[in-house]
Amino acid sequence: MKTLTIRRPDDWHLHLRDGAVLDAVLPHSSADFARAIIMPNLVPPVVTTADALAYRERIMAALPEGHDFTPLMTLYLTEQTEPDDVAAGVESGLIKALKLYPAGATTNSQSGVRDLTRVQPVLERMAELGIPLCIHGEVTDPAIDIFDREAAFIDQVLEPLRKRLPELKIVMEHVTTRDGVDYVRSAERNLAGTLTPHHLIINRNALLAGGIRPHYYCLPVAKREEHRLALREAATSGDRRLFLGTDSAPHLDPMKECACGCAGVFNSVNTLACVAHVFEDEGALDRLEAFTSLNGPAYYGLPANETRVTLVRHDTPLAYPKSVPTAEGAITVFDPMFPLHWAVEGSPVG
Ligand SMILES: NC(=O)N[C@@H](CC(=O)O)C(=O)O
Ligand SMILES: [Zn+2]
Ligand SMILES: [Zn+2]
Repeated sequence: MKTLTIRRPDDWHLHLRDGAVLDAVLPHSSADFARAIIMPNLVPPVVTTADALAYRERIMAALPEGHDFTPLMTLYLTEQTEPDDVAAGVESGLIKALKLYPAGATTNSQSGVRDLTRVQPVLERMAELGIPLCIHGEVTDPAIDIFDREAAFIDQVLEPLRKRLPELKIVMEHVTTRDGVDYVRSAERNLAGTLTPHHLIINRNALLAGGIRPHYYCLPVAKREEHRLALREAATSGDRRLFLGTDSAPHLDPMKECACGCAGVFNSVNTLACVAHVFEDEGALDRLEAFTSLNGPAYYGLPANETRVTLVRHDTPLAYPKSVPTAEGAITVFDPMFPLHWAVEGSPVG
């Protein structure tokens, strides 16, 4: 049996939601991850430091006994965000990033930013504070094809923003294209990118060929195979600018299996198994730790975790749950469409 011991991973992009869904999904993240950047796109969103403090308390209250997990809180950037509130949140140690959702780009982004010039004072203050801006990098212009929205965002928004404010630290979240990873890797400083397990595994055929499969629908939408291959090469390269952000984004099944299904893939149940599989396929298991446990903290200016986990490759495929029950209904788990052999030592599936 093959094993691999690495520093305990962190998740640099996670949706935990609230209430019954939070209760059901949090244990899957806190079992395997030491820390996670918690996305603020609740309804209503987490916009002030006081909102983030209250949300952090709800997360800690939902944490299973014995799990050691630190939520790294973020604020949802709006055109009303007060620079002083951001500074207070950052200086208290609570707020680790702000999140930019272009209004209308994705799930619960209605309160997002329409005009970036309106948030310039906040961005300048963030640059002074050294706190990252996490970005959902897609333009919302209906004239731009949905498969081109990430690449268009780089040209139309990200590059001009970085020129205007080179001191601002940016994370381009859930990069899904060759253009995206090339762009991140061309930056000398103040730019990094997260990659999801699912975008390393599926291309757009998974959601559209042979029937429409809503559980593979997320934003940014999965792209052509050439992009998936570029993401895998980049993730497994060890490049310090790239790290794991699962973008695990649970929605109750009826919200996905309907005429206008929500965007989001729920993967926290099998993230490490999927990612270990990808790295093994690419002959890059020696670079897994950089991706899951080292590059992220280094970029965020945090220490890497001191504790370790051992990943075990079992000879027979493991039975990961197909869905997770919540008090409000079931949530389907990401199916990578291949058998999973890896598990964290000591986990229930191992
Ligand atoms: N990724 C998604 O498809 N959905 C996310 C929002 C996001 O990260 O864009 C969600 O909150 O459901
Ligand atoms: Zn997003
Ligand atoms: Zn997300």
